[in-house]
Amino acid sequence: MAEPPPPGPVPAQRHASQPTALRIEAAGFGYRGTTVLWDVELTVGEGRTLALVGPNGAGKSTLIKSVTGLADLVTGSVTVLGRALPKARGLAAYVPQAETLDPDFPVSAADVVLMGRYRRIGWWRPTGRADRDAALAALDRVGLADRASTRFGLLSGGQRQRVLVARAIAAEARLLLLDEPLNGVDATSQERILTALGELTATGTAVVISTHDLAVAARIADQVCVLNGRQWAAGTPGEVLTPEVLREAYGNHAVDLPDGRTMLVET
Ligand SMILES: Nc1ncnc2c1ncn2[C@@H]1O[C@H](COP(=O)(O)OP(=O)(O)OP(=O)(O)O)[C@@H](O)[C@H]1O
Repeated sequence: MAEPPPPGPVPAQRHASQPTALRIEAAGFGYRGTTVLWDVELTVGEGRTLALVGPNGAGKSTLIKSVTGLADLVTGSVTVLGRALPKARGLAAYVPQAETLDPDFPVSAADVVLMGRYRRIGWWRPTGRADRDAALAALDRVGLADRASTRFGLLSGGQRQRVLVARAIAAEARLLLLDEPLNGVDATSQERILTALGELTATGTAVVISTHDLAVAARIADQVCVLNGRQWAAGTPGEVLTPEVLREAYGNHAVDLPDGRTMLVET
């Protein structure tokens, strides 16, 4: 196992005032016993939104995947809705980064959303009226109720991403994990997804979203966590999205503009 990088410049913030949906303590995450992300310390209350930001390879996906069991918790602890990993796997709904669902597979948008119900009802049981209603309501949330019977593969990329968000909504989990759900989606789809997330948090669902878009993080998150191999900073957008923190965490990817702002450059 590699040595951990030195401690970060900004201490983690704890948000313990709300009931806790996700608690990560002294955690290191990785694959097959090798840690790629160190020193994570976060608490997400119910109805709160945490944005994970950081350059390519920072560990954003790894953190999210570890909550679902697709990556490993190597050290420390992760608790979802009061239950610790690995038992907590499956308590959160997950929207993966690059969808592996074959667009040529002959399923409708509603069929894809119904998959979100399987964990509730058991995949071997037939879906019932309540499940179909929940799937349609979730599609409505993302503005695609009228496309329920459209073949998934015939939808645009942004619409497909909205269907996948609807699938996670239909799971009715109290914690939603979204791995860069806005990557490459059109402006309409982006707004629909962000509006749907706002509606969910208003009803107490906690949201963890990774994004490269700092403006989105500033807009929707109560708490932003900057990652780059370890947790560099966590706090309110105002505390964390500062030129100083971004320059520290992003290194050469951060460029200071003459007007005082910091621009991020992906290489
Ligand atoms: N399946 C895997 N096995 C081993 N290492 C992996 C695996 N997936 C990712 N990694 C490594 O873990 C580190 C963190 O990657 P991760 O995908 O979590 O970053 P990220 O912040 O989500 O990046 P991006 O913004 O490019 O998606 C990288 O060094 C990456 O190479």
